[in-house]
Amino acid sequence: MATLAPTTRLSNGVHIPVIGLGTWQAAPGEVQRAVAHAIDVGYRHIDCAAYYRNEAEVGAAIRRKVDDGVVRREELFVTSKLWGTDHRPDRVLAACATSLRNFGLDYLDLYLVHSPMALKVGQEGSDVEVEGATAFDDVDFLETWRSVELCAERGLARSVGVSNFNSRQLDRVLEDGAVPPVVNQVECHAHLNQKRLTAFCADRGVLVTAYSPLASPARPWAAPADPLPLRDPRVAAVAARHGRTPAQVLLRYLIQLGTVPIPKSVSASRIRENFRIFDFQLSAADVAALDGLDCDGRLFVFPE
Ligand SMILES: NC(=O)C1=CN([C@@H]2O[C@H](COP(=O)(O)OP(=O)(O)OC[C@H]3O[C@@H](n4cnc5c(N)ncnc54)[C@H](OP(=O)(O)O)[C@@H]3O)[C@@H](O)[C@H]2O)C=CC1
Ligand SMILES: O=C1CO[C@H](CO)[C@@H](O)[C@@H]1O
Repeated sequence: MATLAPTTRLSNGVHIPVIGLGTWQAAPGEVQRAVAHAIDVGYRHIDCAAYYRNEAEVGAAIRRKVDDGVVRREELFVTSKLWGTDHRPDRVLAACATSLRNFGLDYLDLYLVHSPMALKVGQEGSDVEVEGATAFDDVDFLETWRSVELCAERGLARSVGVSNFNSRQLDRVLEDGAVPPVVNQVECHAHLNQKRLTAFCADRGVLVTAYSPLASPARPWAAPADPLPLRDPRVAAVAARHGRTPAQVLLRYLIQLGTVPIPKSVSASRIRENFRIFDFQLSAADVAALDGLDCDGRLFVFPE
């Protein structure tokens, strides 16, 4: 039996494992094996999105593990996200149902609004670009949120939340919505540790899940701030003190800050490495040293 990760309680009483497997850029042909391996290692939380175009393969891995008796569906925590082209009230329920069909699952554990901004719909439902930039659409996320609430009310998703929302946007949903978001998934790593937003969210019962927790070394654009945390000598020093790898230290740091990291990997050894972070603890001095890396180093910029 694999050792499992601890869980933390969301404001609606549902428990979420404090580490998840990311699946963005996990290509068809490799993501199924990665998810299956992660479940064997002990991951019970998988972060997905319609936008990643691999829900069917992720679902195939999950269903296989359930059919083989390795895990029960109710022990898993599967997240997906509403993409911007479906970010309008009349498309949400259908988009959520499509994700469920892709996975071959009856319900999601968490359905997130991927971003506060809606996108214009092009041919075949894709995003459109205007002069090389993504074309945003003028839909108020509060309107979309009402339909996201229906996903929860109708049992398509056990919990609902948001992603890439700033504090003002989050407060609007909390003040206006009937069902409060339980999670805000945002970029969060040693270069952008999001302490202020995490405290703001915690005050309101919203858990931060930390995307790009290793600062997304394979993202399709250049790093604005180098060295990457994974190659930073200050991280290496903490790692050496604990006999750990830089990735383990960076993930452990985010957990000790009260966030839930969702590192992506399709490598069997790195999937295992990233999960082995529950048998050591960073000291206050280690955390202070890692706090020193914060440089407002945002990688995903949303000027809109
Ligand atoms: N809500 C949102 O808007 C967003 C959500 N996300 C979510 O967050 C997840 C994680 O973020 P992501 O941007 O993928 O970046 P991560 O910070 O998780 O980095 C992933 C990259 O690091 C490599 N890697 C993984 N583990 C290690 C390790 N131990 N040592 C060295 N390299 C390692 C991976 O390569 P390899 O696979 O070869 O191991 C991959 O290239 C996404 O997959 C997605 O699920 C991400 C961006 C935006
Ligand atoms: O989840 C995501 C993965 O990366 C994309 C950038 O190409 C983001 O837009 C998106 O939010």
